[in-house]
Amino acid sequence: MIETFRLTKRHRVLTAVEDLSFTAPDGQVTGFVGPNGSGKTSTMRIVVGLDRPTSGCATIDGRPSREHRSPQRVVGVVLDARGAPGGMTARGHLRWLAAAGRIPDRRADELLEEVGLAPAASRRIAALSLGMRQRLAIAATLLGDPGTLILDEPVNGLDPDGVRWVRHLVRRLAAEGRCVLVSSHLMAEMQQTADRVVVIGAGRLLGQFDIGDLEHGTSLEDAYLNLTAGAAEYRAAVTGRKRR
Ligand SMILES: Nc1ncnc2c1ncn2[C@@H]1O[C@H](COP(=O)(O)OP(=O)(O)OP(=O)(O)O)[C@@H](O)[C@H]1O
Repeated sequence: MIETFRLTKRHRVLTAVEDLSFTAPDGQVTGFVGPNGSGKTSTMRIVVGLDRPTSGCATIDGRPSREHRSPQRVVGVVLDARGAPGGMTARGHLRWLAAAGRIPDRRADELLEEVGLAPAASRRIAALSLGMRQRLAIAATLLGDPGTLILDEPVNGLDPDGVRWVRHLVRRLAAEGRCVLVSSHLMAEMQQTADRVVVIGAGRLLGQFDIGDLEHGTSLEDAYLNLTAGAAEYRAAVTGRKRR
């Protein structure tokens, strides 16, 4: 389970996250949504221990991420699928990560098969498409068989087949009892994927609710746009002339 309590992150004059408390339970997919620049990635970075909060705290299974002894076995994270080293092969990269976590090589090969990358295992990462890199990044998160998954916009750049694959994968991972926190800007997709949603705007919590609690006839997109109406840093005016 992921919990944040009064989490705040300031960068000099800018406050990226402010007084944010939310829960992402085990056995569920929790959608993490908010306008561009609302603090989703900043929050995820703190949860996995890549950044320190200015105040407040974030825990995974009751402890800050840095206090877990074998982090790879506790949490898997995809923050930027383009971050993998382009000169390595897909298999080499996964095996290298496995070795770092004292995980057997065969787990890397199993995961290449599971994410559909076995035919591309010997290709250099630089030569993989964005969708293939997303699959590789997801394979890397699963190496240590962690109980918590944090995926920042995992369907970004994926074709419809890839989007459906991610949806089924995260649903299965949650059904196995894992805590899955997924950010996305695609509300229709999130409505199909998530059990519950945490909505933030300008670093603050705007709402958290179960998808099943949406009023009949209200889409997640409607609820999201209502909640974030005053919190979007950028929202284009609705333009276009009526035809005479
Ligand atoms: N290292 C940093 N230094 C200064 N400001 C930062 C830093 N990291 C993030 N920010 C700022 O914090 C705010 C929140 O950014 P963040 O990337 O967390 O938002 P986000 O919700 O993930 O956005 P998006 O949906 O566009 O990916 C933004 O205004 C961003 O410019």
